Amino acid sequence: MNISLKAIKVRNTWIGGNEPCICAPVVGADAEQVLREAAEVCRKQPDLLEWRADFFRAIDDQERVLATANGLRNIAGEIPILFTIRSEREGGQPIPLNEAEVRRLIEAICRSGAIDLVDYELAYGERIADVRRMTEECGVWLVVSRHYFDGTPRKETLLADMRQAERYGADIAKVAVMPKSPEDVLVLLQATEEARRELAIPLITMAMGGLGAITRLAGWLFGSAVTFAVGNQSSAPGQIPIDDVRTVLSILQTYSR
Ligand SMILES: O=C1C[C@@](O)(C(=O)O)C[C@@H](O)[C@@H]1O
Repeated sequence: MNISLKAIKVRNTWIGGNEPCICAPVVGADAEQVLREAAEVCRKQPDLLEWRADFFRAIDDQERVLATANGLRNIAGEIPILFTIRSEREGGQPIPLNEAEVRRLIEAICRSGAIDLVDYELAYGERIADVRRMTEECGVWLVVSRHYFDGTPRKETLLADMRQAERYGADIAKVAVMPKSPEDVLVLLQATEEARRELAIPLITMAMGGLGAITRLAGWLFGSAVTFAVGNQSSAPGQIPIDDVRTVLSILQTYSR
């Protein structure tokens, strides 16, 4: 199957096409840190920028979040911005917002026009439908994600998660696992490969930690459209600096065609 059939174009960036994308997270605790980090990260020219807003101390101050998102937009230029509030239950920072408040903030940020994609967790279940409708209205792409920070479920569970994300209308399905053995890494890669053949949307998958490094470097050969790499600060265990990821990707791209 030609994987470019399911590619999506976000600003000028194709996700899920023939080239893997690199996404660099920004995890600053206040506006100054976020913008400083973003400026440094953008110098390394990632394909995507992720703002992990759960690290932002003033996340309960909508005005400040929106102002910071606008600042990010100016710095990022045409680099697409992914807005993520990772829940504590899936490895994010503790935040003073409940689920409904998270949803309201996501809606405000989508309506602001400052961001291009938003991450929403599969575990929110039926509420995803509302977020899907709202993001569609705003022209924001929806990433539906599931993170297993304590281990790796069976391949069938990972496949079911990605299918479910697609059923909820996700533009991209994302799963992350924490491998405890090389076999777990193979489970993640195998699930990715099978989902790539079965699903009609781009996928983002990774195994975290040192054992999972191979998935951050070679996951795209199995169907993962995006790899998260460190521009300035890491947002999850096992992320590799952008320059190193780029070197390996270019070697693999040269020899694996
Ligand atoms: O979902 C992901 C993937 C990630 O957890 C990783 O392991 O690279 C990093 C997060 O910032 C991002 O939201």
